[in-house]
Amino acid sequence: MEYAGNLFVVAAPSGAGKSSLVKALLELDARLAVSVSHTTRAPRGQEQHGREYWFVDNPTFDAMVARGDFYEWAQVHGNRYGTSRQAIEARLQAGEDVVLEIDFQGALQIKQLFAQAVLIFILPPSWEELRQRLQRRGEDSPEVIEQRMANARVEVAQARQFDYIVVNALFETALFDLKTIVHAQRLKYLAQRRSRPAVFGALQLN
Ligand SMILES: Nc1nc2c(ncn2[C@@H]2O[C@H](COP(=O)(O)OP(=O)(O)O)[C@@H](O)[C@H]2O)c(=O)[nH]1
Ligand SMILES: Nc1ncnc2c1ncn2[C@@H]1O[C@H](COP(=O)(O)OP(=O)(O)O)[C@@H](O)[C@H]1O
Repeated sequence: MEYAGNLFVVAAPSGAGKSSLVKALLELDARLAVSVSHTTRAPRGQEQHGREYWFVDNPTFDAMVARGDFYEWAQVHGNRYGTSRQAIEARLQAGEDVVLEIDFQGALQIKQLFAQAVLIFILPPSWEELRQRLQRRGEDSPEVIEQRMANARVEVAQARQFDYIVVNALFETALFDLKTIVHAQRLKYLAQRRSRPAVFGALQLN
């Protein structure tokens, strides 16, 4: 499928820093919007329906799958998550850029549908640092952390299928790398369409 907007897909093992990095990227770049996924998992703490996720029950998710409402969906850590057509179609058609924060299975499905999608994988600098970040975040029990560490081995093995790998050692450096990838993609896109010049900066020569 071809759309006017740029589609960025960010995946990472749990605890690598994906949510923090994408949140910071969105604050810096008003032209990016994140897609809100559907999930069957229960909301945590401050999470709100329609903000972090659309929280739905299993029958609702089943019905959406049967209707073909999802571009992709996957089972992750025991729950189902999916990107609905509604979540991204209108923005992309309008030429706006969208970020998907999804797991590697979903990312690879999206690449099949949108060949121009830019796939970015966030890696932690080491296994030990990944475990420490999961512990410091304080959201998960020791058993859940060990499960996520085991899943991380499987997830990291998929990184070579992505367009870019960003190692999140120093947060500000990784954020800069993400900004560079977004910028490079916009330049590439504009260069391909070259019917008019690409303008950088706010032009005030009226
Ligand atoms: N395939 C797919 N994965 C998703 C989607 N939304 C979220 N995920 C992934 O599901 C995993 C679990 O997310 P979450 O429950 O928020 O917990 P987290 O791992 O602590 O961030 C993460 O890897 C998310 O990127 C989606 O729409 N599709
Ligand atoms: N570069 C970094 N250095 C140290 N801690 C980080 C870094 N990036 C993220 N963190 C912290 O690691 C934890 C996991 O980050 P989070 O964004 O929730 O990960 P994910 O969305 O990938 O599961 C959070 O407590 C976050 O503040």
